[in-house]
Amino acid sequence: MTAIVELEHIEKRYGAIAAVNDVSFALQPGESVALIGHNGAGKTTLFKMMLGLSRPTSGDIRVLGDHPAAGEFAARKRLGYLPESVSFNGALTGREVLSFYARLKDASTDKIDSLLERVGLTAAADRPIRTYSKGMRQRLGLIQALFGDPLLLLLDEPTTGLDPALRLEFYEIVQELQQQGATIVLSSHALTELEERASRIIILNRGRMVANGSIDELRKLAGLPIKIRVTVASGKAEKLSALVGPVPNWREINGHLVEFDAAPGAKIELIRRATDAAGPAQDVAILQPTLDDLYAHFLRRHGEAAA
Ligand SMILES: Nc1ncnc2c1ncn2[C@@H]1O[C@H](COP(=O)(O)OP(=O)(O)OP(=O)(O)O)[C@@H](O)[C@H]1O
Repeated sequence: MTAIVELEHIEKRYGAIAAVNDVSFALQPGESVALIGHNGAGKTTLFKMMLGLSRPTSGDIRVLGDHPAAGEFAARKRLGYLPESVSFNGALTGREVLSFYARLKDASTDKIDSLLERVGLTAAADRPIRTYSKGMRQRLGLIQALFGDPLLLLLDEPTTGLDPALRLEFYEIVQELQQQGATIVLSSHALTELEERASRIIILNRGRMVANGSIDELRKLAGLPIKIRVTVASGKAEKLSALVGPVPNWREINGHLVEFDAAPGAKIELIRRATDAAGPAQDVAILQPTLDDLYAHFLRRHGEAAA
């Protein structure tokens, strides 16, 4: 399969700062990749290099078969980009701006009305953009990124400023594009919403890639404990403790809820004991390490390795 994006040992320096440091990965068609990292980790710098707006100090980068760093980038029309801060000419209406972007990409303007409707901007379409809220500008930005049936969509913190309903709508649009074969790369600090949506997660720390895999792969690699949460009848926590035996991080959250950790290999046995027919368990939940937990783990591990 031909990779949509290939980065080999990419480094980008700004004077003494290594914004991106020896990063290599390849992205395949139809992948949806979450790029996560702290402020200043190098996410936007990576986007800019994939777009050909900035050149790597060293290393090789190929996007849609082209070398954006060489200045020739014929495939750029099949690339959609939503920058972190979208800014449009406030005097133009939403519809005027979209017609402009569609023409830039040689794309048809036929879809403008249905896209405006999809993101709830129909009523505002003929108003000047200076009257738009931040979320409305963000939605307009998303539409312009969708022109030209992009094969690669680069979305830099796309859900900032969107309310929960619009976030859901946004992810539905992105998922449809992915199902049609587009490769999506999005950066975000909202880890919870990426957890079940990204097929792959790349974690950056101070310019270096410290993890790259599906959430299941990262969970296996990290080997973090699973949390088991048991609901018991009032005053029965002690009885549960006697059944389960000594376990790490036993926490009685309130009179009805008890939580404890289970190493990945010990989970089944502990659940069996906790749910013993004669025991006090009324319900049981298994809490896998979240993306927040994994992110903290890989950052910590990288910090320790670098020390
Ligand atoms: N044009 C520039 N000149 C000098 N330093 C830069 C430039 N652009 C980025 N940097 C530095 O490179 C590093 C990475 O910045 P980048 O914008 O890629 O981070 P980010 O992960 O996108 O952060 P955020 O989550 O805050 O958007 C930072 O230390 C930043 O200060």
